[in-house]
Amino acid sequence: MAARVVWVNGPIVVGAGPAGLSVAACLRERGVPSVLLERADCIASLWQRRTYDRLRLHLPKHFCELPGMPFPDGYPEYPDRRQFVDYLQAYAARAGVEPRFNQSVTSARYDDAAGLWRVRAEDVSVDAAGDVTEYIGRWLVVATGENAERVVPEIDGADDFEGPVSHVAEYKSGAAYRGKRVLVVGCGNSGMEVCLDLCHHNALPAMVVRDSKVHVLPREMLGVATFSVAVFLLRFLPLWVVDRILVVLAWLFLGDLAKIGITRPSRGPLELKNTRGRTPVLDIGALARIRSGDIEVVPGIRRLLRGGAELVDGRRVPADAVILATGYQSNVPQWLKGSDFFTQEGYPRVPFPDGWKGESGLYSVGFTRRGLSGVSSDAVKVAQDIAMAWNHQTATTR
Ligand SMILES: Cc1cc2nc3c(=O)[nH]c(=O)nc-3n(C[C@H](O)[C@H](O)[C@H](O)COP(=O)(O)OP(=O)(O)OC[C@H]3O[C@@H](n4cnc5c(N)ncnc54)[C@H](O)[C@@H]3O)c2cc1C
Ligand SMILES: NC(=O)C1=CN([C@@H]2O[C@H](COP(=O)(O)OP(=O)(O)OC[C@H]3O[C@@H](n4cnc5c(N)ncnc54)[C@H](OP(=O)(O)O)[C@@H]3O)[C@@H](O)[C@H]2O)C=CC1
Ligand SMILES: O=C(O)C(=O)Cc1c[nH]c2ccccc12
Repeated sequence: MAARVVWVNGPIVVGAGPAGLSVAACLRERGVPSVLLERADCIASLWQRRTYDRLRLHLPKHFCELPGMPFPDGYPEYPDRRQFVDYLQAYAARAGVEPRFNQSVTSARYDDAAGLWRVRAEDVSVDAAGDVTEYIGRWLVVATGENAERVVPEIDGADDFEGPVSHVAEYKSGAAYRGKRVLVVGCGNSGMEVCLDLCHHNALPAMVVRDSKVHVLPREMLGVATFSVAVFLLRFLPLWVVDRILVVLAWLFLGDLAKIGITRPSRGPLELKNTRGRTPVLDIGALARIRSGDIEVVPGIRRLLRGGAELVDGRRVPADAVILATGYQSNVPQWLKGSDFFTQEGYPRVPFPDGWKGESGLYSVGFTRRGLSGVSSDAVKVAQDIAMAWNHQTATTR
């Protein structure tokens, strides 16, 4: 079927999460129109569709604000998922940003001859499924995020296992697991928080920690956010020193975690976050539940069996359900063609803080491995840069 063609007077932005919304808002503030394409049928689909009921931001709110709009008065220090979504909806409405929903971008390439980006999107709504639109414009902003697709490892014996196997992106609450033995694979923030939520609902979680290592930091120390302490120290000290301090503080506040099966990597927590995107766990209570025995820590899975799993140490554990808290990945390499600006892993090749601008009108927002504050700083830079070019172009073509 021939694609419908739409000329875009301004940038084409792919993804209407916090990154896409903030760049569109910053552009609009500078008088630049844009078209925002979103595969889901709502804004911030990660936050609305792929997160659990009990989720809260885990950094203090002022690190999570989008450009130009503070959180409403009265929001708690760590807003919950609903409050964050309400904020994003108010943000989009205030800026007059109206994404085109159900538009899943399947390819984008730069047409050298025309000097333009050609972005193809498939309509994934039930009524129009399959309709293809080609958006053509001078600038392309990639805002599909670091968490676009679930990582789903293949586990031997998965077909033999009789219970449900799901990814944490489908998890809403532990209510569905009351009294059940649940194997949670992965010990990042998702794995830890899901185990804690399962405890709250009287389920029986076991957390699979394979041989990898993870940093666990307290979310707060004596009422002060650990993240705020780190940001403050970074004003005076090099990162590796701050990392050392964090590890010592974590040891003082959380004790020796090796005893409960969790070992620290040799590289520091901020270094690993910035270079590898491995977010340290900010503990909100899972450790205490591990210590009390409510959450069991088990080593890697060798294979799944009918009613449970065989672990790498040969032990067998019974399980009624498996939840994969095995993380997420970028999907940019699947659809951005003919550009080597992004690596095979779907991150800008140029490291922070310079990864926001590519060649030929290509931009990225939200791939800094620095959470929502990285999103905001990218969005402002990208909007400023495009606005300059856009104003220049409109002035010369007038
Ligand atoms: C559970 C969880 C909790 C988090 N908590 C925090 C926190 O407390 N603080 C913090 O700073 N960061 C946090 N983060 C980091 C997170 O990356 C940011 O909060 C934020 O969502 C990033 O915004 P984004 O717009 O870059 O990506 P996303 O929010 O993922 O938005 C990207 C959008 O692009 C769309 N999309 C993807 N591919 C396509 C395509 N091919 N075509 C069209 N649309 C597409 C998606 O549907 C999605 O709506 C958290 C992440 C997770 C997973
Ligand atoms: N409250 C909040 O704000 C929350 C924030 N988040 C954020 O969301 C993002 C994603 O977090 P999360 O979903 O935890 O993902 P992560 O990528 O942080 O963690 C994935 C975990 O799964 C493990 N894993 C991956 N593959 C396998 C496998 N085949 N077998 C066993 N273990 C495996 C990883 O181990 P290995 O290291 O060996 O690969 C790691 O422990 C992070 O930025 C996080 O901070 C998440 C939840 C709550
Ligand atoms: O929750 C996330 O995924 C984030 O990216 C937030 C974040 C940005 N920088 C950090 C450093 C330590 C812990 C969390 C974060």
